[in-house]
Amino acid sequence: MWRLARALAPDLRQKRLLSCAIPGPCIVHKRGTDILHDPWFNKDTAFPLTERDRLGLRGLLPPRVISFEQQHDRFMVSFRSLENNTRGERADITALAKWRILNRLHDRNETLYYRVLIDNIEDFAPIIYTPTVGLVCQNYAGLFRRPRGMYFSAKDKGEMMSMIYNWPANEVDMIVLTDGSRILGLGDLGVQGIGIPIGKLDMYVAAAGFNPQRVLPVMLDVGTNNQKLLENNLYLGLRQPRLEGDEYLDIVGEFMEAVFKRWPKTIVQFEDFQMKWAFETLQRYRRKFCMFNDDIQGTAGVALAGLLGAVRAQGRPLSDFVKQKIVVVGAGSAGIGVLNMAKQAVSRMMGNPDMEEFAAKNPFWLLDKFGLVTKARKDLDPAATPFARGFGPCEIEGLGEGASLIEVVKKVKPHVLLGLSGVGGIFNEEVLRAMRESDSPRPAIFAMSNPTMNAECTAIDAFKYAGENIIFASGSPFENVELGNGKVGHVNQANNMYLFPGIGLGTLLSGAHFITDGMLQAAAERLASYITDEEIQKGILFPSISSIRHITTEVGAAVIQAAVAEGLAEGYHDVRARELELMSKEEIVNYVARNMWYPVYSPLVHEK
Ligand SMILES: NC(=O)C1=CN([C@@H]2O[C@H](COP(=O)(O)OP(=O)(O)OC[C@H]3O[C@@H](n4cnc5c(N)ncnc54)[C@H](O)[C@@H]3O)[C@@H](O)[C@H]2O)C=CC1
Ligand SMILES: CC(=O)C(=O)O
Ligand SMILES: [Mg+2]
Repeated sequence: MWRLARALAPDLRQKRLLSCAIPGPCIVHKRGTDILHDPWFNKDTAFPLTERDRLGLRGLLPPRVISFEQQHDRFMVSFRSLENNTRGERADITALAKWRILNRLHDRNETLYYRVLIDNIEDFAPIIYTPTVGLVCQNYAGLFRRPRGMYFSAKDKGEMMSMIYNWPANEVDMIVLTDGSRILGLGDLGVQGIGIPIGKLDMYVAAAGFNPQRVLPVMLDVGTNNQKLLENNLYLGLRQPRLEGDEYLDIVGEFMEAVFKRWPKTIVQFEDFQMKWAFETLQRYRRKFCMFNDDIQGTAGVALAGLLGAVRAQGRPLSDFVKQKIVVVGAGSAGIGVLNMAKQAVSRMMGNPDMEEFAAKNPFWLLDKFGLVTKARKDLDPAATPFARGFGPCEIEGLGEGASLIEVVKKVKPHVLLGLSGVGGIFNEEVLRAMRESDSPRPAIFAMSNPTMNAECTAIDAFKYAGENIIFASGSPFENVELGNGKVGHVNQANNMYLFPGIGLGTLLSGAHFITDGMLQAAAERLASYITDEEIQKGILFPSISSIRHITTEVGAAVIQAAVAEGLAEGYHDVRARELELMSKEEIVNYVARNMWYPVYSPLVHEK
């Protein structure tokens, strides 16, 4: 599969030339400085002289015309010089300075912004996405210069249907929505969480080729329980405690109705909602609207791909997945989401056993802030119940309710230790050393919490204490680890960014009105099969982020195929469902690639 995938990969430069060769004209209803101040149309010094004449720009720009490539290179030179000049500064100061320079470009010239993002995604993903986006959210009040996206607040109740028409675009393909209640592992950041939908949508544009004019970041501001923010005079959100219960759900419901009224074909990604609302809204809306929850469903697919890779890394067949002992630390939306999907995979491999049969072999141990989750737990969360220990005969003596992480690791000797707790450093030296006694010849350690300071352990500590033969993955990027003698400990980034862009793109291009488990499973399986056995042996579970556009093409194609197989595909624009049904796998991949937006300057044609 992967070989085919690679063979189809268009060379980036060639693709750039192809895209440049045939840019369609773009109608503009503005002239003169209005164009220069519109980041969508602005080309800065790249406006050709004829276009300057046509659009009333003559004299408003320095006379020399600079090419797109020169602009790109000039930006990168100034970015690199900033990197050099801030060397030795505190990491957060440097990171914010880099974010500012990118954000200024985003405000001024979107085409150039997305071009530098796509061409340098390895350098820029850690700035527009995790970890720096976390810092940006924390400092949002001070960093705010101009709005991006839309804000709906509890005070807008009853007004949302009309407010939605304030957005200037007639069509919106993708919306990322947050209520700011659990931003990465940083907790409740209220309205400041808007940075997350913006960052996720930048990934949609860069990785999946969504047209940036047709995406919409949204903040649903229902208040905050973050006392520091409530006391901050510069805080830009509602200064009230979070709405709860029906009051809260009414706001979300009104927003969803308004959005789908105006844009019936849009897709809404729920992002960074606290657990209770993440599950509740997913259950409420997944069969009513085209939506998914990235933290529950996107993360699950990425983790499953990693878990299957960890089986292959041991030289075992995938069917041995049912024999893996997996300890998950964190019983929140992400941890439970991962377990639900892993359980579905195990159940399929076991021939869909009933609950009792499954409990007899239950390969999962789940911990939360109170320790091991068992059936003896008072007020056991229904979402955690299927994974609570104590239901079957495969229990381990001495491991009872609330057992600590170190006790669990020492007694279970897990094949995989997976963290989605949001607690930095919880995989401490003792825990990591205990993983040396794992029953796996290549134990897997996934420290998936974000941002970097919330990772359950660092890459260096993982290889140092748990041994050089481990497989390591983290949610935020770490450098590969030098192990001496020329050996390298490979660091994987296990982040839902490998899936959500493809889930969104595949759904859009299939025309499906719902996102089913089958579509999500197909996305995860395509990601899992992307990596070769050779790479897996080197500890590589996920491809480099530099190939994310290609991975997304594959994932998107898998989602379309699943939608077609389930009879949900209704087609997109002039491609009808019947045509999709008749396409081969390769044709679907090409169809996806053809529909990805790529930033080039289009000739602008003025119309009154
Ligand atoms: N790598 C990725 O793609 C993703 C990473 N995440 C990260 O996962 C983390 C958790 O996200 P959610 O599940 O949505 O949060 P959540 O708040 O819903 O859940 C956190 C869970 O961790 C548990 N926990 C807290 N302290 C603990 C401790 N000392 N020991 C064991 N468990 C503890 C809590 O009891 C809770 O069950 C965040 O840091 C987030 O950034 C989330 C989604 C995707
Ligand atoms: C990656 C992501 O979605 C999170 O950390 O919440
Ligand atoms: Mg998230």
